Amino acid sequence: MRTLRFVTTNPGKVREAEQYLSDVYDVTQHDYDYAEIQSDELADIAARGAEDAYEAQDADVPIIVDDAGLFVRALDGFPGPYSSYVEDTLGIERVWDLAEDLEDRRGAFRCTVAYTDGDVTETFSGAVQGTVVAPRGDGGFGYDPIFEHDGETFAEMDTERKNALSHRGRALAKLADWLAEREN
Ligand SMILES: O=P(O)(O)OP(=O)(O)OP(=O)(O)OC[C@H]1O[C@@H](n2cnc3c(O)ncnc32)[C@H](O)[C@@H]1O
Repeated sequence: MRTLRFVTTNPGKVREAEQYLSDVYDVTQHDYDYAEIQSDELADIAARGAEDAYEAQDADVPIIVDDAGLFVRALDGFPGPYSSYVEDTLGIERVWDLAEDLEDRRGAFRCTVAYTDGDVTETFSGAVQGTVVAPRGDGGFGYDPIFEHDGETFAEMDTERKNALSHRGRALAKLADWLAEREN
Protein backbone atom coordinates (compact mmCIF):
# COMPACT_ATOMS: atom_id res chain seq x y z
CA MET A 1 0.00 0.00 0.00
CA ARG A 2 1.27 3.48 -0.83
CA THR A 3 1.77 6.22 1.72
CA LEU A 4 0.18 9.64 1.60
CA ARG A 5 1.43 12.16 4.12
CA PHE A 6 -1.24 14.45 5.51
CA VAL A 7 0.46 17.56 6.88
CA THR A 8 -1.74 18.63 9.76
CA THR A 9 -1.80 19.02 13.51
CA ASN A 10 -5.43 17.94 13.52
CA PRO A 11 -6.11 14.19 13.97
CA GLY A 12 -9.81 14.81 13.20
CA LYS A 13 -8.89 15.73 9.62
CA VAL A 14 -6.82 12.54 9.25
CA ARG A 15 -9.72 10.37 10.47
CA GLU A 16 -11.99 11.96 7.87
CA ALA A 17 -9.43 11.52 5.07
CA GLU A 18 -8.89 7.86 5.92
CA GLN A 19 -12.52 7.13 5.12
CA TYR A 20 -12.03 8.23 1.53
CA LEU A 21 -8.49 7.14 0.84
CA SER A 22 -7.63 4.12 2.99
CA ASP A 23 -8.52 1.56 0.29
CA VAL A 24 -5.48 2.61 -1.68
CA TYR A 25 -3.38 4.77 0.63
CA ASP A 26 -1.95 4.52 4.06
CA VAL A 27 -2.72 8.07 5.25
CA THR A 28 -0.21 9.16 7.87
CA GLN A 29 -0.27 12.33 9.91
CA HIS A 30 2.89 14.29 9.07
CA ASP A 31 4.33 16.96 11.27
CA TYR A 32 5.61 19.98 9.40
CA ASP A 33 5.10 23.59 10.26
CA TYR A 34 4.66 25.09 6.79
CA ALA A 35 4.55 28.86 6.46
CA GLU A 36 0.90 29.85 5.96
CA ILE A 37 0.83 32.60 3.37
CA GLN A 38 -1.56 35.49 4.00
CA SER A 39 -4.34 35.01 1.50
CA ASP A 40 -8.13 35.04 1.36
CA GLU A 41 -7.96 31.98 -0.87
CA LEU A 42 -7.88 28.63 0.91
CA ALA A 43 -6.59 27.01 -2.31
CA ASP A 44 -3.50 29.24 -2.44
CA ILE A 45 -2.73 28.60 1.21
CA ALA A 46 -3.13 24.82 0.87
CA ALA A 47 -1.19 24.50 -2.42
CA ARG A 48 1.76 26.53 -1.17
CA GLY A 49 1.75 24.59 2.10
CA ALA A 50 1.79 21.24 0.28
CA GLU A 51 4.66 22.25 -2.01
CA ASP A 52 6.62 23.67 0.90
CA ALA A 53 6.15 20.44 2.90
CA TYR A 54 7.04 18.28 -0.10
CA GLU A 55 10.33 20.10 -0.58
CA ALA A 56 11.17 19.87 3.12
CA GLN A 57 10.57 16.14 3.59
CA ASP A 58 13.33 13.54 3.54
CA ALA A 59 11.46 11.20 1.19
CA ASP A 60 9.57 11.20 -2.08
CA VAL A 61 6.06 10.72 -0.73
CA PRO A 62 2.92 12.52 -1.97
CA ILE A 63 1.67 15.20 0.40
CA ILE A 64 -1.76 16.59 1.17
CA VAL A 65 -2.59 19.77 3.06
CA ASP A 66 -6.09 20.86 3.97
CA ASP A 67 -7.07 24.44 4.71
CA ALA A 68 -10.56 25.03 6.00
CA GLY A 69 -12.69 27.64 7.67
CA LEU A 70 -16.11 28.78 8.77
CA PHE A 71 -17.50 31.74 6.81
CA VAL A 72 -20.41 33.57 8.48
CA ARG A 73 -22.38 35.56 5.93
CA ALA A 74 -23.55 38.45 8.10
CA LEU A 75 -20.00 38.85 9.44
CA ASP A 76 -18.64 39.31 5.90
CA GLY A 77 -17.17 35.82 5.94
CA PHE A 78 -15.46 36.09 9.34
CA PRO A 79 -13.63 34.11 10.69
CA GLY A 80 -12.94 32.52 7.24
CA PRO A 81 -9.22 31.98 6.60
CA TYR A 82 -8.54 33.14 10.17
CA SER A 83 -10.70 30.41 11.71
CA SER A 84 -7.81 28.62 13.36
CA TYR A 85 -6.48 31.77 15.01
CA VAL A 86 -9.96 32.75 16.15
CA GLU A 87 -10.63 29.30 17.63
CA ASP A 88 -7.33 29.45 19.52
CA THR A 89 -7.82 33.00 20.80
CA LEU A 90 -11.57 33.62 21.22
CA GLY A 91 -12.79 30.02 21.23
CA ILE A 92 -15.99 28.77 19.63
CA GLU A 93 -18.21 29.80 22.57
CA ARG A 94 -17.33 33.42 21.89
CA VAL A 95 -17.86 33.01 18.17
CA TRP A 96 -21.34 31.84 19.13
CA ASP A 97 -21.71 34.94 21.37
CA LEU A 98 -20.88 37.08 18.34
CA ALA A 99 -23.30 35.23 16.09
CA GLU A 100 -26.14 34.99 18.60
CA ASP A 101 -27.34 38.53 18.03
CA LEU A 102 -27.30 38.29 14.26
CA GLU A 103 -30.63 38.13 12.47
CA ASP A 104 -29.13 35.96 9.75
CA ARG A 105 -26.89 33.26 11.19
CA ARG A 106 -26.29 31.38 7.96
CA GLY A 107 -22.74 30.39 7.12
CA ALA A 108 -20.66 27.90 5.24
CA PHE A 109 -17.75 25.66 5.94
CA ARG A 110 -15.23 25.64 3.13
CA CYS A 111 -12.29 23.35 2.64
CA THR A 112 -9.56 22.96 0.07
CA VAL A 113 -7.34 19.91 -0.03
CA ALA A 114 -4.09 20.35 -1.94
CA TYR A 115 -2.18 17.34 -3.26
CA THR A 116 1.34 17.32 -4.61
CA ASP A 117 3.67 14.56 -5.69
CA GLY A 118 6.48 16.87 -6.65
CA ASP A 119 5.49 16.91 -10.35
CA VAL A 120 1.83 17.82 -10.14
CA THR A 121 -0.05 19.98 -7.64
CA GLU A 122 -3.87 19.96 -7.66
CA THR A 123 -6.47 21.46 -5.36
CA PHE A 124 -9.94 20.11 -4.55
CA SER A 125 -12.57 22.20 -2.80
CA GLY A 126 -15.84 21.56 -1.04
CA ALA A 127 -18.40 23.66 0.81
CA VAL A 128 -21.48 23.05 2.91
CA GLN A 129 -24.14 25.52 3.97
CA GLY A 130 -25.49 25.66 7.51
CA THR A 131 -26.40 27.86 10.45
CA VAL A 132 -24.42 28.94 13.47
CA VAL A 133 -26.16 27.72 16.64
CA ALA A 134 -25.47 27.42 20.38
CA PRO A 135 -22.96 24.57 20.97
CA ARG A 136 -24.43 21.03 20.88
CA GLY A 137 -22.85 17.60 20.65
CA ASP A 138 -19.45 16.23 21.52
CA GLY A 139 -18.22 14.55 18.35
CA GLY A 140 -16.05 16.05 15.62
CA PHE A 141 -13.67 18.93 16.33
CA GLY A 142 -13.23 22.67 16.01
CA TYR A 143 -16.41 24.55 15.15
CA ASP A 144 -18.53 21.39 14.74
CA PRO A 145 -20.64 22.00 17.89
CA ILE A 146 -21.85 25.40 16.61
CA PHE A 147 -22.50 24.44 12.98
CA GLU A 148 -25.94 23.02 12.23
CA HIS A 149 -26.91 21.34 8.97
CA ASP A 150 -30.38 19.86 8.49
CA GLY A 151 -31.28 20.10 12.17
CA GLU A 152 -28.12 18.46 13.52
CA THR A 153 -24.78 19.98 14.44
CA PHE A 154 -21.70 18.34 12.92
CA ALA A 155 -20.69 17.45 16.49
CA GLU A 156 -23.90 15.41 16.82
CA MET A 157 -23.02 13.29 13.77
CA ASP A 158 -20.60 10.38 13.55
CA THR A 159 -17.61 10.73 11.20
CA GLU A 160 -19.28 8.80 8.41
CA ARG A 161 -22.37 11.00 8.39
CA LYS A 162 -20.39 14.23 8.67
CA ASN A 163 -18.15 13.10 5.79
CA ALA A 164 -21.14 12.33 3.59
CA LEU A 165 -22.28 15.96 3.89
CA SER A 166 -19.31 18.04 4.79
CA HIS A 167 -17.02 20.49 3.01
CA ARG A 168 -14.05 18.16 3.65
CA GLY A 169 -15.95 15.06 2.54
CA ARG A 170 -16.79 16.78 -0.75
CA ALA A 171 -13.20 17.86 -1.34
CA LEU A 172 -11.86 14.41 -0.40
CA ALA A 173 -14.32 12.66 -2.73
CA LYS A 174 -12.99 14.77 -5.62
CA LEU A 175 -9.40 13.98 -4.65
CA ALA A 176 -10.17 10.24 -4.42
CA ASP A 177 -11.82 10.29 -7.89
CA TRP A 178 -8.89 12.18 -9.39
CA LEU A 179 -6.35 9.79 -7.88
CA ALA A 180 -8.32 6.79 -9.16
CA GLU A 181 -8.46 8.31 -12.67
CA ARG A 182 -4.71 8.86 -12.70
CA GLU A 183 -4.22 5.18 -11.91
CA ASN A 184 -6.02 4.19 -15.13
O1 LIG B 1 -3.73 23.64 9.95
P1 LIG B 1 -3.89 22.24 10.51
O2 LIG B 1 -2.70 21.78 11.27
O3 LIG B 1 -4.32 21.25 9.46
O4 LIG B 1 -5.06 22.22 11.58
P2 LIG B 1 -6.18 23.30 11.88
O5 LIG B 1 -7.21 22.61 12.71
O6 LIG B 1 -5.61 24.58 12.41
O7 LIG B 1 -6.72 23.51 10.44
P3 LIG B 1 -7.27 24.75 9.59
O8 LIG B 1 -6.34 25.90 9.68
O9 LIG B 1 -7.61 24.23 8.24
O10 LIG B 1 -8.61 24.99 10.32
C1 LIG B 1 -9.14 26.24 10.51
C2 LIG B 1 -10.06 26.19 11.67
O11 LIG B 1 -11.29 25.63 11.24
C3 LIG B 1 -11.61 24.54 12.07
N1 LIG B 1 -12.12 23.49 11.22
C4 LIG B 1 -11.56 23.00 10.09
N2 LIG B 1 -12.30 22.01 9.60
C5 LIG B 1 -13.33 21.87 10.44
C6 LIG B 1 -14.41 20.99 10.49
O12 LIG B 1 -14.58 20.03 9.60
N3 LIG B 1 -15.28 21.12 11.50
C7 LIG B 1 -15.11 22.07 12.43
N4 LIG B 1 -14.12 22.92 12.47
C8 LIG B 1 -13.23 22.82 11.48
C9 LIG B 1 -10.35 24.10 12.78
O13 LIG B 1 -10.63 23.56 14.05
C10 LIG B 1 -9.59 25.40 12.88
O14 LIG B 1 -9.99 26.14 14.01
